[in-house]
Amino acid sequence: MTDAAQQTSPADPPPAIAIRDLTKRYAGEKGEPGKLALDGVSFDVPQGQIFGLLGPNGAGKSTLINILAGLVNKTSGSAEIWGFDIDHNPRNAKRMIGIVPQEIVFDPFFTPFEVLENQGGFYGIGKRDRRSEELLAAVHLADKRDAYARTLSGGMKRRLLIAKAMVHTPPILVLDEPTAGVDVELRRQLWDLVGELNAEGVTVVLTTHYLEEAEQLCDRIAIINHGKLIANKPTRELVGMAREKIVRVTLDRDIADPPMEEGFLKVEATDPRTLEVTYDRDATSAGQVLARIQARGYAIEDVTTREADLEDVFVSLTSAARP
Ligand SMILES: Nc1ncnc2c1ncn2[C@@H]1O[C@H](COP(=O)(O)OP(=O)(O)OP(=O)(O)O)[C@@H](O)[C@H]1O
Repeated sequence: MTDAAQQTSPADPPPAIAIRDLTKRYAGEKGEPGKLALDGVSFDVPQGQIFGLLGPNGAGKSTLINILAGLVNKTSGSAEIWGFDIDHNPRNAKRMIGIVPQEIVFDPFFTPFEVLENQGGFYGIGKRDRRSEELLAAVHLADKRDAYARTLSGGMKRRLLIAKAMVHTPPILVLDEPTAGVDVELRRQLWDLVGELNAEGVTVVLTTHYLEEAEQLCDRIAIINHGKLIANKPTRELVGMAREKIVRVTLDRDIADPPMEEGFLKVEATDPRTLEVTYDRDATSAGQVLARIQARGYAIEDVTTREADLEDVFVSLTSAARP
């Protein structure tokens, strides 16, 4: 697609992550062709942003994250993390990224402090240079420093995973489905934490199924579907792509025949007296829609309108791209 690698000007800092033509085919069973999980995906993650990678189940999001993490070998293409190529400079590439996995995995007998100290050791960070206390405070777990990890609530465990991913002070934090199966209150807490880290300069990439989450948190959103990139735009622009608006009108009497008028994209009678008119907001307005219905002799008793949101964009993009 044309806007896969967005326009950059010479003044822009280099991207935090640059992905080019990334392809992954998982080996199939004997005689099977295998699964093409990523199909020539290219995009940049700009520095300092919260970048959302959105897509339905099985779209290829985890595959992409796992390639960046060095856990899955790509079939072809390239990826640079903070300027380090994952093939030519894998050690440095890995140090530039902290990954929060989808699954919560801890040794239940370690305390949060020990979890972070062990991770520091894993990265070869000397005891005096470790940031365990600071990180516990940053994820609001200072008072749980010495609790057993198994006694932490689900939300605390997720926050501890974020701290663990930040032990080596990477400039990029990647969260794979950070709020899957998390209640609303906890989701808000995690969003706040992600926002705080970003405000301190960390570039954040998150994968999510939740459109609301992407819309609220992300500066930019890329959508993948069936292994292909189908959109990559600033969130506001992406939402603006949903040009359809819906007006629902309740009329004074039963509708004989739903009227199709100029500027209407779709007309549906949801019950004998209620019409839902979908229109292109660039071509007409709610007022004009109502005027056209009134011109047919109906009186309007009630009106509601609905703006298209990211959900609508997502549905229209993914259905258009279906093979
Ligand atoms: N190890 C594997 N071997 C074979 N096929 C795989 C393997 N891992 C993933 N796949 C397939 O590749 C496709 C992409 O999977 P992936 O896990 O990347 O999707 P996803 O977008 O992360 O989905 P989810 O949101 O469910 O995690 C799916 O069809 C999946 O079944």
